Amino acid sequence: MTIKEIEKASVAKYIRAILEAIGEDPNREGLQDTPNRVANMYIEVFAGIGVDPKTALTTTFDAENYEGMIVVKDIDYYTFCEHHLIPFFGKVDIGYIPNDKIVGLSKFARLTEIVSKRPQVQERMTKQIADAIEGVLNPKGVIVSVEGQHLCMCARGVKKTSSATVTTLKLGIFKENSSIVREFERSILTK
Ligand SMILES: Nc1nc2c(ncn2[C@@H]2O[C@H](COP(=O)(O)OP(=O)(O)OP(=O)(O)O)[C@@H](O)[C@H]2O)c(=O)[nH]1
Ligand SMILES: [Zn+2]
Repeated sequence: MTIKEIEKASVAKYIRAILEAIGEDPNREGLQDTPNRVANMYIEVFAGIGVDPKTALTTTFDAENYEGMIVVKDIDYYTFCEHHLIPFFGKVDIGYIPNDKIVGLSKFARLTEIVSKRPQVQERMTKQIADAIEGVLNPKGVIVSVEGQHLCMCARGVKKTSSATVTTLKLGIFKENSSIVREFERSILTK
């Protein structure tokens, strides 16, 4: 068996045990394949565990003296709240002002995939995105804003179905210059 197959068999075994523990019959027809299905899903949705977010930002290009802001917005993500292991999801907006390097636009979606495919809290996910961009591109500044709807607050617990959480992290020039932050805000509001 490969490591993946061993991991999958182990997850399936424990999912079966959970089904028994909650009073279900894991042998009934509808549940027979559920442990394997959930194991396959976990391998997929937790594929980012142990992956360095910076590896998403491999191909960089010369900024060619471009001094403006670059905003990539509305990157959707689905991740798992690490407290309850149920999803939270929403959009990521990223803005940065380069020094000498830029990166391919699709790489921000790849970066978002890596940090969201692991048990998360929204604050850490926001910081992991900003830190990876700062670490690879050394830009003049970077700002990351994440909006999230947490099923642990909607489907259970406090049951606030319409509440959303916004986390925003500013690094470099965005910390010092509020007019640049306003330019980012205008960009993400423009449809
Ligand atoms: N800061 C932060 N909190 C989160 C995030 N996702 C879930 N939480 C919170 O994590 C907390 C866990 O609180 P606990 O008191 O340990 O767990 P609980 O008894 O299930 O809490 P309730 O959700 O209030 O019922 C809850 O307040 C959740 O709303 C996140 O991304 N960031
Ligand atoms: Zn939660």
